[in-house]
Amino acid sequence: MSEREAIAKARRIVVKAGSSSLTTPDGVLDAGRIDALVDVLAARRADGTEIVFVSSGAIAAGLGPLGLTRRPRDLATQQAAASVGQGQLFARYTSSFARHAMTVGQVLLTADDMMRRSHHRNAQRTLAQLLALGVLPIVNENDTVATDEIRFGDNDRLAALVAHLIRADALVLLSDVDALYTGDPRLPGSRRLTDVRGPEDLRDVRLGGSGRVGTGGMVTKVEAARIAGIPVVLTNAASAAEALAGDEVGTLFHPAEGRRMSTRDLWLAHATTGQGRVMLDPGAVEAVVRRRKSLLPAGVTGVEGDFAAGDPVDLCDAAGRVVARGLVNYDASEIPDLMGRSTRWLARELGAEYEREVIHRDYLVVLAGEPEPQAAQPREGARHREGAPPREAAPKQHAAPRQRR
Ligand SMILES: Nc1ncnc2c1ncn2[C@@H]1O[C@H](COP(=O)(O)OP(=O)(O)O)[C@@H](O)[C@H]1O
Ligand SMILES: N[C@@H](CCC(=O)OP(=O)(O)O)C(=O)O
Repeated sequence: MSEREAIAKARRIVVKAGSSSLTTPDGVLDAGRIDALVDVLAARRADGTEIVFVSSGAIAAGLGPLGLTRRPRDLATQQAAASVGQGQLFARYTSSFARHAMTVGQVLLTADDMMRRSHHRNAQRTLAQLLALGVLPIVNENDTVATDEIRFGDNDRLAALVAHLIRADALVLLSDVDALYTGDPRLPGSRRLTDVRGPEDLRDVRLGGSGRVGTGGMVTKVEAARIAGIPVVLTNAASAAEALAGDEVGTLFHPAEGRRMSTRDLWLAHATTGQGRVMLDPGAVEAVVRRRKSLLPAGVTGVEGDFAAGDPVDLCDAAGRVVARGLVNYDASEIPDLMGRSTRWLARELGAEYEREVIHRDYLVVLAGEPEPQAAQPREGARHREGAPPREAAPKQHAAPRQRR
């Protein structure tokens, strides 16, 4: 069965639509295009396929009502716009799907929900239950509470992680452009790519930024396809029916062979940015990278940046190369006093609270030697699958990173 056929036959699909496909240039919802897309999703649902719909557009839909002419740059105004727009967006979907006697459920997720095990399971359970009840879940990032440091921003990577969460068979990304091109599609000479089978197909491709209201552009779509590990079609919203039917529209990203990473590792590796750097001695690099151990204060030789406990930070070897990323248990300002100290010494001199690791291994992903895009190999010594117990006993305390302050 070809991968196009696999999409046509998929029993569980994630469909993601970008802001530009759902809103008008005036910053209001485009009712006509929303209804047309809803008709396509309803038709596919009618044949028994379970669909989770990831919809952007909250910020874009909030612009008009707030009298804004362009997407705001500052987070607070983006959040205000999302707060206004999300209500309108969901109200519109509720009435549009009601035309097909379908019930929809709103699921707003933060990046944290993808990463913290208890949140992750909750989200998984909720989505499964909505599907079991015949409800069509409509997912967006919970923009009103997401902070700059820990935020998806675009919904492409969120859609890929949702596909993992529900074990979808296929992912369809709908944008304002009908495919991935070798360069900016508005420029002459740009050619459509019908298939992407591996990184070699992307070597000469110029992945540009987003359009007027979108976020991430092609970079996050290609990244999402890499993360998803299932067939992914990228096309425009007008071609949604053809994409779901397995027709030769848009660009098909073929999944790579090999074991998939856990959702949490994928999130850390692909959806976060290190908020600072922690330098490791060779022993700590060996422990973290090869033996998949937690990072202890004894192996830290330096710190850069102004991060807080709970932030993602990059771990670097003596040459400054980033070898891993993890959620740190200490503020940057606390680390110089702990560096090079044994946990026993720290507990004795500073108190039991300082016995905790700098980064617990459950919140740490190795980046050095990561497989090339689309050519995923099983990771050497991969720790454990999502949901399976870790090989070693969890430490006594602070298995989860301390919360941001
Ligand atoms: N190589 C490329 N192929 C296709 N589109 C590209 C490319 N580089 C940049 N783009 C731009 O990416 C935009 C889509 O990304 P984005 O605005 O984030 O969309 P969405 O809101 O659907 O997520 C298109 O409008 C297109 O102009
Ligand atoms: N969660 C945001 C998504 C932001 C965004 O622009 O995403 P996208 O259009 O998918 O690139 C919103 O609803 O506005």
